Amino acid sequence: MHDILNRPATEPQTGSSIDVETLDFCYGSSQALKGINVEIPANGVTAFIGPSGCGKSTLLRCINRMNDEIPGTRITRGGIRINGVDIYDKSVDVVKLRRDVGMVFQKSNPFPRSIYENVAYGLRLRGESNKAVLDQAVQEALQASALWDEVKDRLQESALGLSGGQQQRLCIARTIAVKPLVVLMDEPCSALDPIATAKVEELVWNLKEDYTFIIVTHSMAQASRVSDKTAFFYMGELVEFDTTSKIFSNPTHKKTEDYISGRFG
Ligand SMILES: Nc1ncnc2c1ncn2[C@@H]1O[C@H](COP(=O)(O)OP(=O)(O)OP(=O)(O)O)[C@@H](O)[C@H]1O
Repeated sequence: MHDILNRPATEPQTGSSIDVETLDFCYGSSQALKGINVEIPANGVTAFIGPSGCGKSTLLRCINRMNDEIPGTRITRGGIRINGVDIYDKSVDVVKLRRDVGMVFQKSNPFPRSIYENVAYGLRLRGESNKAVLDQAVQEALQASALWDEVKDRLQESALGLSGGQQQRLCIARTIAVKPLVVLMDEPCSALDPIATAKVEELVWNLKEDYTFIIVTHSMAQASRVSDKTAFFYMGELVEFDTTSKIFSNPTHKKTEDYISGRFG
């Protein structure tokens, strides 16, 4: 079992707190994040909101080091700790980190394989080949993702035959099958209709006892429905971070108020 993030020995696993400390991040010479300081608590949902280009996705991708894949990017100051572990320390195995910090993308991206194999994928990659173990893990992940009843009789059919909303829930099942501690979601519902969106939001809500979720969203309604905490970003800076109820009812900063009331962005 992977333990780079001080994974608790108990079952069920619980999520992890994330400390972003005075983080500056650049794409080449262009600075996209400026002095970000935020402590994201374990086991709950935090929403990242803000106008296009303010740095939400960049920060999200820093949390599982996805930005490492983009040439010319670098952190010029500060860092990120998950459960107290500096995730940019050179001893950290990035592949293992991304297992503990899973990601769900804007556009669902199931592999062109069966529903079963999509969910079993990460476990197989980890070397699991026992059919009973895989069967159980696949069932549990699909149940947790509220998809089991819809697919239990067609597990061997192609995942590409599912609807868009089902595919997105399948991607969530694939992510949680390997029992990550943190789940990063980058506008996971932007391609979904309201019913599929409600299902994804409900499953996030139901899973938040076990995982730490961060969701980037352009929907103020979604942020207020699904998150416990909200971070508002503007031009690469974190303007305000607070409980979602406070941000949406009585924000401290005028910029936050202007944004949530639709005056810009
Ligand atoms: N791969 C990249 N190379 C260079 N600059 C980038 C890259 N990705 C993002 N940027 C720049 O970094 C800044 C922050 O972008 P980011 O995608 O993090 O914003 P965002 O708040 O997630 O925006 P959106 O809501 O439109 O997705 C922007 O100025 C953007 O142009």
